[in-house]
Amino acid sequence: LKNTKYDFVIAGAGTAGSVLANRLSEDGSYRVLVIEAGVDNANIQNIIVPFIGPTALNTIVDWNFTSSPQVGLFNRTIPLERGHVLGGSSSINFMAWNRGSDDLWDNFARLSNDSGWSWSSVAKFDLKVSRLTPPTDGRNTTGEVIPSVHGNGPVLTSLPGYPSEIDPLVVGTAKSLGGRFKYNEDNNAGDMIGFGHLQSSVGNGERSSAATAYLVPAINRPNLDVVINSRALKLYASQTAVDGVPKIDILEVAQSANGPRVNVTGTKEVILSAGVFGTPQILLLSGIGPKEELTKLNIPVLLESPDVGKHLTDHPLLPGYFVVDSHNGTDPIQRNSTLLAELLQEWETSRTGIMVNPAGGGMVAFLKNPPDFFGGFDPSSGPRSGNTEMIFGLYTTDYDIQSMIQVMKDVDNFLSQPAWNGFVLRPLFDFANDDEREIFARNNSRTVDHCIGTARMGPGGVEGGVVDSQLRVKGVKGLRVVDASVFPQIPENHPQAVAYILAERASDLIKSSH
Ligand SMILES: Cc1cc2nc3c(=O)[nH]c(=O)nc-3n(C[C@H](O)[C@H](O)[C@H](O)COP(=O)(O)OP(=O)(O)OC[C@H]3O[C@@H](n4cnc5c(N)ncnc54)[C@H](O)[C@@H]3O)c2cc1C
Repeated sequence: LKNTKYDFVIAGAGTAGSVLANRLSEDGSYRVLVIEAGVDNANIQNIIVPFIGPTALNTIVDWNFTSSPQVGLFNRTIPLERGHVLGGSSSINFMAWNRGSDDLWDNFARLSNDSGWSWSSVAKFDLKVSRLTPPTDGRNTTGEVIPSVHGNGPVLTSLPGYPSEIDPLVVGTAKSLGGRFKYNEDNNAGDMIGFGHLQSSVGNGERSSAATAYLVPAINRPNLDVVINSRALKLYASQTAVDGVPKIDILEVAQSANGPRVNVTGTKEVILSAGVFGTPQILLLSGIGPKEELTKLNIPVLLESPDVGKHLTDHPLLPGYFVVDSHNGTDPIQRNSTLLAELLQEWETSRTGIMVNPAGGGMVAFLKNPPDFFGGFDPSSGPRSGNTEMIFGLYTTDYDIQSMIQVMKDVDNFLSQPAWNGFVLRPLFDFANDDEREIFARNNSRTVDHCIGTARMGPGGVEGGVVDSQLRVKGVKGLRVVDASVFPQIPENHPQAVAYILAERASDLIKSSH
């Protein structure tokens, strides 16, 4: 390290941390240090090539966590991936791109009691984040996306560059069914509901991440230092508290468990962007958290903040399986290394072919439960609890398990429409009733790695959330959290764009307060 004193010290060069690193260093007036636990993102093939992205999981670029046993999943544990690399989870995720509905942001505003989070206020930050680029096959995409609603930011997004044979079947079925299953020309235009073409953080056939879009372009600035393979461990206040309020300005950093500790100072602010597991861990190690849990761990309490590490929430993921009459699926690629090598060669030479697509497919749907669903139960009345043991509470409310059963029936209904005759031959599993569906869901679900909420924002004192609506940690000075852990509610969509937009607004908030 050249220096140990900076204006801003950021823990975590992930999705949000990379945005901050760029924006806070862009006009040259602040000195910025970023501490990243993971490795360099450069030249890692399965990060760059969209189709083989999933093969990066469980390697050095993934924290490779495992959850605690989940009661609603018959006490199974589930894998939890998180990026351990520059760009964080944006470097290893499945690249689906949704900025969230207007309602999502208006809800953030309502829950934080701050109209600055409403869609009309954050729309300008959305435009600063991403830019729609043409798919690599150069086709005419009229009717598949609405270019005029997209912005001019550094993250490149695109429709799949290698359309699949089922895309027209999905579109045709959605158009003929309508209603809950309607076709949505662009789910990044404010209303997410319906079936549409998937947009991904892919440009020119390569993954576009927070590292490639925000961090690498800024890395040569003389006022920005980025340190990799180094963990942020603990926060301190260098001076005694003024009026009982500690001012956090020191971050303790180490490169190995027993190696030397280095203290770095953020004279203006220390910002935690270590993600939904890293951020609460640093807070707890620093004595900021629920009193009884800190006491149990023999950690002296610096600040009692009951919500730290709580409210861990994620989306459940349940694969559905069907027998189809087609030879164009992706299974042969997974089984045949010669074919994979040929396709990778095509990608190397021309950035075309199926390797330009994320492995997840080309279409996406967001459905509302039907009006008569489950007696119209109010989802907000169910508990959404989590805690420091990585418990999500998946399927611990009737509402949640009934929703998954409804989705399973919706999929069956969709695929039994005439467009699929002769293509879908039968479901792989036949369920006689909802009890069998429920058992299947509990046995086979995991989460989608969309976790949020462990340092959530909210109004009022520390009982109303860990951070205020400006993302400042309540009860101390000099400390903010900027990452997905502050989301007050789980977005209804894939959340990476929400994290980017949040970080763009946070950069403005931080600059305007110094
Ligand atoms: C496998 C996977 C698939 C996903 N698919 C999608 C998708 O298709 N679409 C979508 O929108 N979202 C997806 N997501 C979710 C999305 O990527 C995340 O919600 C988002 O990137 C979170 O951003 P963040 O800034 O909160 O955290 P991260 O991007 O995870 O950044 C946290 C950073 O902090 C670092 N860190 C942690 N602890 C420390 C420490 N103590 N010291 C220093 N550094 C530390 C980490 O190494 C990491 O770089 C997926 C996530 C995963 C893991």
